[in-house]
Amino acid sequence: MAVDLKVRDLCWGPDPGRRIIEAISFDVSAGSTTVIVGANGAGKSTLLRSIYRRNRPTAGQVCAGGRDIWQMPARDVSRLIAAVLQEIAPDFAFTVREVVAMGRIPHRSGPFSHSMGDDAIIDQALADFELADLADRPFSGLSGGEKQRALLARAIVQQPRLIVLDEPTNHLDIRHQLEIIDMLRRLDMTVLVTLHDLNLAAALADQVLVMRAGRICALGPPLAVLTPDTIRAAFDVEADMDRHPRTGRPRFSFDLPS
Ligand SMILES: Nc1ncnc2c1ncn2[C@@H]1O[C@H](COP(=O)(O)OP(=O)(O)OP(=O)(O)O)[C@@H](O)[C@H]1O
Repeated sequence: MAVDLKVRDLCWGPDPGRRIIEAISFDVSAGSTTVIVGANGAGKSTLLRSIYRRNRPTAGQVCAGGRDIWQMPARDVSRLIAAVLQEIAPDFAFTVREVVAMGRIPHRSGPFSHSMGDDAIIDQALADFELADLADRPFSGLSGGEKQRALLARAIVQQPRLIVLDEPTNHLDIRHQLEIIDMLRRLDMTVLVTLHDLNLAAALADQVLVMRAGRICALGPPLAVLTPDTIRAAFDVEADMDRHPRTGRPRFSFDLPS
């Protein structure tokens, strides 16, 4: 079951004199999707690192399902939150199946407690991400997009209640990008994801959070937030929005400022 996320006055910096993100507060309701957008270096990955429990905040709180994740045992957090990260991948000396199976570790009671249920969940994820034919290949030999799909499958078999994804589409071809967006839309989880593609962001988000220089510069429903003024402020580009003639979906195009 999905959980809500509350982030309050979150700050993080590498040393006391330097803050990379500052005074970040927002809510994500259970089962909804928030897409974080912003220019390179705006602080998106840094924000996510405090949410999936990598960077301890220098101030503020992150609560998932009403519990402060920095006060919980790490194992409990790994049952609650899964992360799919940009920093691909240690060149694991494992097969694709073994990498995906690692997602089940937080659910095991001991090193030998692998169950038939685990196998069924892993097989399903391999099929969903079109990895069944690659299952016995070494992970290190996969293409960038295949690795990305394997890491997504690993997060899904973790059966988290909140999934945090940092640019999950950045190695994927167009079809696989659309499939991932479609899959994220259907998940019975709370989703927090960074994307660079504002068209994908608008298609996926219940809520868009725009970051600029380590702070939130806009937050709300996609079409309320992704205005030419906000896009100019966040990305220093001119934006136009129209509707796709067939689907009716919003469609953005961009130019450098004249
Ligand atoms: N541990 C660290 N020590 C020093 N600086 C850091 C550290 N982590 C991040 N930064 C800096 O903080 C800024 C924000 O980085 P971050 O990776 O969060 O940006 P981002 O919005 O995710 O960017 P991108 O779109 O390029 O992935 C960058 O200038 C980065 O160099």
